[in-house]
Amino acid sequence: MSRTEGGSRQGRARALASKLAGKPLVLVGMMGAGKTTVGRRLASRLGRQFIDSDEEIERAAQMSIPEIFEQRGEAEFRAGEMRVIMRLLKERDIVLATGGGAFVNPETRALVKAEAVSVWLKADLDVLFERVSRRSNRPLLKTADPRATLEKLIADRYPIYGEADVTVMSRDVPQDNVAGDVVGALLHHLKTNQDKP
Ligand SMILES: Nc1ncnc2c1ncn2[C@@H]1O[C@H](COP(=O)(O)OP(=O)(O)O)[C@@H](O)[C@H]1O
Ligand SMILES: O=C(O)C1=C[C@@H](OP(=O)(O)O)[C@@H](O)[C@H](O)C1
Ligand SMILES: [Mg+2]
Repeated sequence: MSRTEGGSRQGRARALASKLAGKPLVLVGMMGAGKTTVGRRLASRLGRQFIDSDEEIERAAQMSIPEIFEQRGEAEFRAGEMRVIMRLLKERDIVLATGGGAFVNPETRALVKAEAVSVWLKADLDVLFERVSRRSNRPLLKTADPRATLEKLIADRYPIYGEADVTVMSRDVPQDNVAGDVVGALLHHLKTNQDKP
């Protein structure tokens, strides 16, 4: 967007930070959508602290996500994930990148909806698969056919992610552009909602 269309990048970030009035900004979406990497850039634009729920869980457990899945199982990971997110949502002025399964949990979703502004970073199967194939740090994809697993997760989860306040496509463009699109989508969303009588 040009300066004349929507102000400078800094101006728009400042406007958004002010409209958010301290509310946490929460990124949801599939593995590989860019929640962690785009989230970090978004936080820096908004002058907010960036927190990744997976990193918080790893730090608390002193184990990596694959180790937690292996040694404690998915159910325990999910319970820890919910506790961590509930705690983090009490913080002000944060950008929180969640793990892909977090928003699928009804209790976590209800809390995010009540306490935060949520963004679904959405990407197509091909894009996601290419990105997640770069690293083998996602235990849910350690299956005989990871692409089919990803496809099934997409089918199950997309209707749920669609409950987020805004949806932004995470295409293979520079991550700063995706961060800029998030700022634009949120400004539009907040303007539309705050202008309602
Ligand atoms: N817009 C983008 N273009 C190209 N690669 C991207 C983009 N966004 C994220 N990636 C890459 O995709 C991979 C997964 O990103 P990550 O932020 O870990 O996703 P998530 O936290 O949603 O699982 C990383 O290698 C990251 O650099
Ligand atoms: O989709 C999921 O259920 C998961 C996504 C991962 O986070 P990212 O979405 O950041 O990859 C991580 O929490 C764990 O491997 C489970
Ligand atoms: Mg992540």
